[in-house]
Amino acid sequence: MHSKEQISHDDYQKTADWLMSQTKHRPQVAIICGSGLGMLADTLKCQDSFAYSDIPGFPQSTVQGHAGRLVFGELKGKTCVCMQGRFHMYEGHSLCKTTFPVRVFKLLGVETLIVTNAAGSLADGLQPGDIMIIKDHVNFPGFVGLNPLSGPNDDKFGPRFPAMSGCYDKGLRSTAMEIGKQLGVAGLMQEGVYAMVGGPNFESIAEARLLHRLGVDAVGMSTAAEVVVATHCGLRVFGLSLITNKVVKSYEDSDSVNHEGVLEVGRLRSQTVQQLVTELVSRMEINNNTAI
Ligand SMILES: O=P(O)(O)O[C@H]1O[C@H](CO)[C@@H](O)[C@H]1O
Ligand code: HPA
Repeated sequence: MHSKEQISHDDYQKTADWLMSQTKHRPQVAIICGSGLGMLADTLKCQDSFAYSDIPGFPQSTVQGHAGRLVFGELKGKTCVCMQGRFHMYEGHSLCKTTFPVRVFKLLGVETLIVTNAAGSLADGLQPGDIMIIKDHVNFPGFVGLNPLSGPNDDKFGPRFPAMSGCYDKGLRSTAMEIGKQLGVAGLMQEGVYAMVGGPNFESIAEARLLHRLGVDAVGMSTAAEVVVATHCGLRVFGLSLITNKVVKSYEDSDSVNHEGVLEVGRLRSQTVQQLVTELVSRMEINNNTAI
């Protein structure tokens, strides 16, 4: 299923055209809300919102904590589009379906993608409630050929062999750390490496130890595929992980992770994440690129 499904340029364009016929907003920034972080969309003013089920070509969200709504609106003078709910491989979507909205955003004229997620920490210095600014990722599904860019390349979006070095914008990363200081939450923030795994099960102890040894700081079941597609089509990317749990790495540890706990940490930190993202958007420079 993963390698065979193809989505044509026309399919992305039809969805983008439909959205442009339904809203006057022309977004410059897109935000993908992670598990329990859907409230990021609530900060948008003058909202137009669409249930995924009403948008032609859009996949459907099936995960608790992912409302399944696309929200357009204004945030600090920038026009934004916010995904309240993302798509994951483990829901049964092909990777090109999970990343479908990213190319639609490109066609809408978006220049910058902000990805957020809930993640478990491997790094000893990252505690639940901390915010990890993503400096790089390990795309584990890609190692075995599960890549949203598999199949014929669509040259209108980007090159056959895109570079992934520097895919998390350095300037936005340092601005976010600055903002953290000004908000008084610098102690909660650090940069780190995110790894995407397929899920839906959480990691075994041996898997957790392996990830830790490989230099992974936090692990989740999303994001890297979206960032690969965004980087391929030239979007500037900023990513953050809200650390919702520590991944169990010891056979002596009786802790166990569950999705409700993940959502709960999202609720507890919602205001801080909201303030950080709002201030980052406010400081962003926009080039007004035209849509391809
Ligand atoms: O990556 P997001 O969508 O934030 O969600 C994370 O939280 C869920 C597990 O609790 C998984 O879907 C994992 O990927
Ligand atoms: N592992 C994988 N995905 C996750 C985790 C985790 O510990 N926490 C939130 N998403």
